[in-house]
Amino acid sequence: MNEQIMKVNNISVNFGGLWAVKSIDMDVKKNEILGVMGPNGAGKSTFLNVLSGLQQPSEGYLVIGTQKISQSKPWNMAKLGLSRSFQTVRLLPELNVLDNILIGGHMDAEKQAWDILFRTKKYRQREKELISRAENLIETLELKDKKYEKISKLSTEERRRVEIARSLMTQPNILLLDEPCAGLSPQETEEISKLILKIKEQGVTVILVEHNVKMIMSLSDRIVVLDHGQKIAEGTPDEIAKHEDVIKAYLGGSVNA
Ligand SMILES: Nc1ncnc2c1ncn2[C@@H]1O[C@H](COP(=O)(O)OP(=O)(O)OP(=O)(O)O)[C@@H](O)[C@H]1O
Repeated sequence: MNEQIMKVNNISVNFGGLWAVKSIDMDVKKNEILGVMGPNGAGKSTFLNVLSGLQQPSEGYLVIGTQKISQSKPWNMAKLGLSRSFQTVRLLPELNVLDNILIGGHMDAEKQAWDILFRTKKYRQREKELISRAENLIETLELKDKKYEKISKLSTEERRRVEIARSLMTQPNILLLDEPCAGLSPQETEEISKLILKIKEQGVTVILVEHNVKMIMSLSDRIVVLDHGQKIAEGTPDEIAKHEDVIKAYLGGSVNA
């Protein structure tokens, strides 16, 4: 559990004079669920955007494996083993679950026009592999009975599961989850939480941004708390729940609420 998989080094993002994220340092450890929390405007989304290559940092860099990354793009981050759900590409409502998940596999495919045009053996082999990968994910995300259902017929919670499955198609080492339980009922939140644990058990490191304090507290191995763009606390859920600065940041309330 202690092996470092990614290092965040002095990351800052400035928007026209405002430091949305300021001097963040942290290590991400292999196969942990790392929660990122903080009040509205704390810098969580901006920070996640940097990790996924959507936002270039004004200062600082990431280290993944032996690679130092100061400026990157989402497709490069995907190649480095990082995938983010709820990102840019929305689910296609008129396609079924299987086809939507397969799209995730095509995002990282380094295809040659020749192979596609003539459906070469290499292309057909790759398609077969992707379908088998998608079917395994359908199993993991418990979507078997929805495999051929159109997205437009699914509930919000089922769509979230499809989005997670799709982002796992690139077989990432690190999965970034951006508020996977937003707008879900407590029971649906419970279902998604169980699936996140299942994904961790399969060897994936998860970075989870969530407003639902109860959920992030129960699911995370470690938590980092941001406020006004800065890291104000880092520790186990128990340590975070007792941390004075965290309680203060959450307007004097208890973070167990
Ligand atoms: N593109 C942008 N241009 C200018 N300011 C921005 C931009 N994106 C975010 N900000 C500002 O940066 C700060 C951090 O915003 P961010 O969305 O990262 O916080 P957050 O913790 O994700 O908030 P929330 O929980 O409300 O989603 C806020 O003050 C926000 O207004």
